Amino acid sequence: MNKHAVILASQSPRRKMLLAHLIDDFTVQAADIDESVLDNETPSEYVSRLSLEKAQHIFKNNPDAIVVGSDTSVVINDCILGKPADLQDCINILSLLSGKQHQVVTAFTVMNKVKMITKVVVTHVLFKTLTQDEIIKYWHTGEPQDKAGSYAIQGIGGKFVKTINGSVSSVVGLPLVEIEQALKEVME
Ligand SMILES: Cc1cn([C@H]2C[C@H](O)[C@@H](COP(=O)(O)OP(=O)(O)OP(=O)(O)O)O2)c(=O)[nH]c1=O
Repeated sequence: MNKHAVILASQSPRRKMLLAHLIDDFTVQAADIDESVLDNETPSEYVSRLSLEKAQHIFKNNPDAIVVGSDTSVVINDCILGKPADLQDCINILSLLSGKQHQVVTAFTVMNKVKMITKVVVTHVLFKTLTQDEIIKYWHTGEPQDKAGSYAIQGIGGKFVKTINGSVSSVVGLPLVEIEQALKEVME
């Protein structure tokens, strides 16, 4: 599919694994950018901006490449939940998600020197009710540490999920249907 060099602007092993479902040949470069939320920024605006900044950060040194940047946040009551800093943060985050529906909001940017496409994909996830003991035990598996919202649907965290409405690949880090379409458009 790709006759142009494709670079994934990410340090995430999940995004690398997902993009490999679409493209045989690509390289990875982590885009180290400031991920602070701006005043009055909505969750969709936030993840869109970060996906664009990650892509642009890598594109500026690779102007002949197609660059893919992405960002994922877990959102409840319009509150953006990032990765947990420590056990207490994980308890706070998973207690908020317990027994409720939240959104996983992923944005991606696919760009080359002629086109730039940014899209947001929202997936609704309903959690069962969690006990504090369950949350602490989960923390000690090591899984929540580098995950937005302190869980991984593709791992042990899958046992907390009652229903999901949307894109599973988007929750894990890259919405594959939409990315495939965007790559086609950029490669046209
Ligand atoms: C909710 C959820 C998140 N995640 C992951 C996806 C992302 O890798 C991570 C969200 O953090 P991000 O900050 O979006 O991405 P990242 O730091 O891992 O990588 P980079 O910024 O370099 O692209 O959480 C899961 O793997 N499973 C899940 O169920």
